[in-house]
Amino acid sequence: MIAIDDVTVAFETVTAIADIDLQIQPSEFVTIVGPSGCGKTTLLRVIGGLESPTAGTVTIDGNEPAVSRDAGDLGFVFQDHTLLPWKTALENVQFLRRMAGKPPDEAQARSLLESVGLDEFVDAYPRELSGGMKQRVAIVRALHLDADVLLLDEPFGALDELTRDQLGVELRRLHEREQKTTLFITHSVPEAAFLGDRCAVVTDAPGRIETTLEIDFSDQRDTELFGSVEYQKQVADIRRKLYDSVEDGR
Ligand SMILES: Nc1ncnc2c1ncn2[C@@H]1O[C@H](COP(=O)(O)OP(=O)(O)OP(=O)(O)O)[C@@H](O)[C@H]1O
Repeated sequence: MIAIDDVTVAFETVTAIADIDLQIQPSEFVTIVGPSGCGKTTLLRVIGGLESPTAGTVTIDGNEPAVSRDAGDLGFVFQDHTLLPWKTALENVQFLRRMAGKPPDEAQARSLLESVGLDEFVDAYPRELSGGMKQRVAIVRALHLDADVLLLDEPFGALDELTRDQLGVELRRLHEREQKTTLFITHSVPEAAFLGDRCAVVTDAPGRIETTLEIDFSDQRDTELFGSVEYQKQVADIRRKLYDSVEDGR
């Protein structure tokens, strides 16, 4: 479980997040949505052990985040894919796992790449891949690390709408199979609604959690869902909370 207790992060001139409380259960997929600059990335960085809280605590299965990170228990996916340009897709996927001191497993790396439709691009270099393909490799790389927790920061932010939708469907399918505890940051309300088991709405800066909404689409997370009334209602609910949070912050 990820336990975030009363966490504040203050930089020299700005308080990025204040008094954040959030518990994320094993295998849960939580989306975090909020206005630009409200501290979403800071929150993810604290959970990932890349930033220390000024006050409060974060633990991951009872450990400090930096301990989990160093043990290879956290998989990161950022907007910028951060693939190594001189390594192929397969080599990139395997490299991180090797760096974390885990035994290589080429068959699993290949199989994961195939499961996101990259069968023909296993030996391609990042420059030969589209933006969506590179993000698929970055997600597969985090999964192959076999981390317990996936931390994704706007991973589809630079992609066109259609690719974004496709990757959302794929990510959710991978989640059903792999059951990783997942935290996904986004500006996009429809994306937050589609992906999450729960959505945390963060207020305008300094970021506080305005509310968390349960999302129950059971196993129907495919493109059919986009047209459904229940999905539209969920999007509207989150959007309303987001507007409330911005107004409350003024
Ligand atoms: N290392 C840092 N030093 C000083 N200020 C910082 C640092 N990192 C973030 N901030 C500030 O903290 C606030 C929150 O930034 P953060 O990047 O976490 O927000 P965000 O919600 O992820 O933004 P966006 O959605 O635009 O990516 C901003 O005012 C930002 O300028």
